[in-house]
Amino acid sequence: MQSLTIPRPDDWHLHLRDGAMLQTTVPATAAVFHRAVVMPNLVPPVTTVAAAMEYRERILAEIPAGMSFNPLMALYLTADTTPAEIAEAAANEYVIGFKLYPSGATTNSAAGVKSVEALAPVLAAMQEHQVPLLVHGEVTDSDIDIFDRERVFIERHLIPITERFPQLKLVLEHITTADAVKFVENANSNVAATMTPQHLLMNRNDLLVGGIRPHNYCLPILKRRSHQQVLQQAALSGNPKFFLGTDSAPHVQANKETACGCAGCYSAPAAIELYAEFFSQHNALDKLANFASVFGADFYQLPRNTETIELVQQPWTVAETVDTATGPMVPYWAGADLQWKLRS
Ligand SMILES: NC(=O)N[C@@H](CC(=O)O)C(=O)O
Ligand SMILES: [Zn+2]
Ligand SMILES: [Zn+2]
Repeated sequence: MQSLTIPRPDDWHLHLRDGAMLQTTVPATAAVFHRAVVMPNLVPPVTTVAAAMEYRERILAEIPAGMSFNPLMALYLTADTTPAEIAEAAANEYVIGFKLYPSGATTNSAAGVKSVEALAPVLAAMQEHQVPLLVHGEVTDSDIDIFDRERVFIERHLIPITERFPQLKLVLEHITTADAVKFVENANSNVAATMTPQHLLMNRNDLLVGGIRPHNYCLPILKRRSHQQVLQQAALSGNPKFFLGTDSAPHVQANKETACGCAGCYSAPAAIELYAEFFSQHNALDKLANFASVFGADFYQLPRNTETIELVQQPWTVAETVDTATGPMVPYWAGADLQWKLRS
């Protein structure tokens, strides 16, 4: 049997949710990843260091015995975030940065930012304290087509931010377009991007052809194939600015399969195997280790993991559903095959 050993990976962007859902999401991610950047889009959002530390304790309580897992918390940036909160976050090793959600852009973003320009004093504090800015990069103007929202956000907001704050560490999360790849490639070394399995493995045909597939619906929405191909080339290039962030985003089946379904793919149960599938499809499994386990740690100036995981070439099928305390969930890639499996 073919096998591949890589350093233990980290997930630099995901959603664990809260309450009983943590009983499902925390073990699934901790089984593979050593660290994970936990998104703060709860209701109410996690806006302070104190709230993040309480949330972190609730996560730690669900780690199965014998597993080591280090959740790194992202705080939710709002119009009320103060430079003092930034300084407190900078001093806390379990806070990774602040997350910018344009108001209304995605799940639980109502409390997000309405004016990016008004953030200037806070961004200046983040640059000064070397606190990273994590970005959901989409405008929300009703006159901007959903497929153009990432590109327009880059033009209107990200290019000016990087020009004004060149020392600010900035991660454009879950990139979906050739425009995002170009922006990150052209920016200085303080700018990086995370990439999800679905945006590497799929394009909008997988969402819309032959019937609408709600479990492939996430934000930013899957784009046309030419964008997918540019993302793939960026991941395959070995450029350290592009690294793993699953954006695993659980929603129960009833909230996905409905007239107005939620955005988000729950990829955690097959996360590393989905990326292995992508790299293996391109005969580039040798590129998985850096993408999954090295580039993110280096960008965040955190130690590289010394433990390893082993993947074996052993076809398996992702479960049709995952039971949770709040109802069944359909994982991303449900019922479909993968060629590589984590040896447990
Ligand atoms: N990606 C998604 O489609 N959904 C995420 C939010 C986000 O990351 O934008 C969620 O929290 O459900
Ligand atoms: Zn997002
Ligand atoms: Zn997300």
